[in-house]
Amino acid sequence: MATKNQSLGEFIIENQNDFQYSSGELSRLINSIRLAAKMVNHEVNKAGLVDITGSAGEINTQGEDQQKLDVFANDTFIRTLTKRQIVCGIASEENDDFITIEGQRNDHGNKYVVAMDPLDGSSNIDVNVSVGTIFSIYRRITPVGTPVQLEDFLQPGNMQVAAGYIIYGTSTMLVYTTGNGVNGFTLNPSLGTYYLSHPNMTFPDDGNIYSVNEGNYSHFPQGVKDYIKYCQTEEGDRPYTSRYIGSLVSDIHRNMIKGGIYMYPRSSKAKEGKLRLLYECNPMAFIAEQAGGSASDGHERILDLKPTELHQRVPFFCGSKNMVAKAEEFMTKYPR
Ligand SMILES: O=P(O)(O)OC[C@H]1O[C@](O)(COP(=O)(O)O)[C@@H](O)[C@@H]1O
Ligand SMILES: [Mg+2]
Ligand SMILES: [Mg+2]
Repeated sequence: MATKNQSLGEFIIENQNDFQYSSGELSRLINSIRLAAKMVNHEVNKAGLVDITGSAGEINTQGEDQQKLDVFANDTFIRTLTKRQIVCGIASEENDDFITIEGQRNDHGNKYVVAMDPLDGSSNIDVNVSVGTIFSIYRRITPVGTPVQLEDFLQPGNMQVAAGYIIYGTSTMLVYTTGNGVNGFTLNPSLGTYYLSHPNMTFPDDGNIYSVNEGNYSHFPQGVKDYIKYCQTEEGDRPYTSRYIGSLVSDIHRNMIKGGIYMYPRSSKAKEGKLRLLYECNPMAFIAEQAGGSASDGHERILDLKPTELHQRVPFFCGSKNMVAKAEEFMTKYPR
């Protein structure tokens, strides 16, 4: 039973049966994420000071200008995950190819692969708006003791054993699921400890917030245009309120607490949308569903999609289940 204000460490021990594999493995995984998040939080809080602001001068595989904090967060999470001797491979937004955990005996027993977005909402780093980190964890499917393979990462989202995000906002929170509900822990910066502040987080079935970059409106499919018009129409509990931070983690976190829908549809500019299936959509979809919400690409359940590439993009509709169903209703009126 989740008790408010218990520490993350106590919670993991008390709820060890929630994890389908050994609790020791889960705590080592979560502990490495917890540690890296504290180090990134420390740097995020300095954003605005010269040494941590701006471009790192590199372009990542997605053609994005890597920010210094993207690189710092990427290096920090890779280092802590590697040290714990539990992960055999890492896929990151900031690395072209997946990373095979080297240097340990080839027959190491590491059984997990992690896909991650080390710094989500990069465009908001220098303007003091909340950003995040997103992680998705799978059990490898290739034999333990052999080098990790691409297929270990291209598992459908419904095979995730754990997923979550860290939000670096007015406070720093770690929110995660192992398939038994969603719990949120707030970092007490002076003690350096996370405490259970949001037990059993749930998405209200309905809400009155819609989150989409309306600047792309003219490029959206007709179904999306119709749904946005529906949200803006004066009728019943509408019009809804438009809220868009431009950090996926922050927009979904707010909508999970207040009720709402986040959309990053495909458009004539971005044929498959912008968000990446492995380390943005799958983990946020797992969280959303575990909190009673839902997530689709406008037609199909995100968690049932079979990934084909590490950095593939998919259209994303996520949030209060009745709002996602309504958006899908408009989408399915038109051919895909
Ligand atoms: O500026 P746009 O096109 O609305 O995109 C905003 C979206 O892109 C992202 O910043 C993509 O994530 P990264 O910052 O990790 O690349 C999301 O967090 C956000 O929801
Ligand atoms: Mg992102
Ligand atoms: Mg990112």
